[in-house]
Amino acid sequence: MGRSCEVCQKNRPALRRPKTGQQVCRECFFCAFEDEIHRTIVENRLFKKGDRVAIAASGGKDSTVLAHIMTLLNKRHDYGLDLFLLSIDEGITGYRDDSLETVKRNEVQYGIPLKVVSYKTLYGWTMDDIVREIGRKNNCTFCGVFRRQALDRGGVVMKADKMATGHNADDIAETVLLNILRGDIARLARCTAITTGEDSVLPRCKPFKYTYEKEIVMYAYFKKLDYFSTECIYSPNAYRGFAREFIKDLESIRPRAILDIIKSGEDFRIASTAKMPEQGICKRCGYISSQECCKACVLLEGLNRGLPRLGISRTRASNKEGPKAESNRAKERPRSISLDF
Ligand SMILES: Nc1ncnc2c1ncn2[C@@H]1O[C@H](COP(=O)(O)OP(=O)(O)OP(=O)(O)O)[C@@H](O)[C@H]1O
Repeated sequence: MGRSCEVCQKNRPALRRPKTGQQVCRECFFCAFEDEIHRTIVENRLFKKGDRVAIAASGGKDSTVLAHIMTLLNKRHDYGLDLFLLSIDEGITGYRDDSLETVKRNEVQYGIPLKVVSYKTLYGWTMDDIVREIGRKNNCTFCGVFRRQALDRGGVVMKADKMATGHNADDIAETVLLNILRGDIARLARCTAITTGEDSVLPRCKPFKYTYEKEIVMYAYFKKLDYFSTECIYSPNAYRGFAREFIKDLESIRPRAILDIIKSGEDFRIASTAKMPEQGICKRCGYISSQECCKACVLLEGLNRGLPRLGISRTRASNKEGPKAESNRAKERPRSISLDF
């Protein structure tokens, strides 16, 4: 470590910024971190004055730092936003119940109201019930699909105009890679967008699109923020884990790798011949879907009929059509694990 901060040239440096390699003091790190997020918000016009904004809050480091920063910037720059915390209780004993306690403390610490929506109320099932029914394999599919819809439903009930999530640059780079590895062109095309669902009931945005996970952790640590840091007890998502490790290895050799992967994802040109799903409305629940029935309704029907694999396993082609037809259909069908944000 050098003798003085590379920004103010006065204080002793407290850390080396993972994103830039600069040796900086605490205060200069806080300023740079907060200003970068402010610039992302302004340059991408993430919010309008008067917007009611749901901060999707899990109690983890990313969304806790998001709640802190949104509250701070809203006051400092007079954004004029009406902020509230929105938490989904998936019903995972020993995990979500503890992290929700953190969010309840955040409600007091940041002085913004909290709304909790549970899977039990919306779907009649907790994740503990689902895992008892289907085992640990594939449970992340249920959880991801239900959470996505639960956040929308909670946001709509609370009359939100926008939702902000804590997805960071590492998450997005990871998703770009996973979508390439899975050949999922439709999701590759939209996973780098900073705002999604602009024509849906509740657009979502990612103020941390360019923020490194390591810096979020450092910020939370130096600011002594109150967050919950245990991994979900049901989530051994091995494939994503490998992508994560791969990106961390790349980052340790070349920190810009994370931003470059995002840039590559943004600059891909999708062939005009690529088949893209058309967004419509689920005929059962009325929420956004590219199929007649949305994935949440299909999964729920499977659970309620005692056929939990209904939305997960792929249906077989009839013998008459042969394996080629099945192979073509498999290419067109959306994948069961959601990589959407
Ligand atoms: N149960 C939940 N309730 C509300 N929002 C959630 C919930 N789970 C995830 N989110 C939102 O989705 C984002 C990404 O969640 P994910 O579990 O992939 O990541 P994470 O990196 O562990 O985030 P965090 O550190 O905020 O928990 C979170 O930052 C948060 O905004």
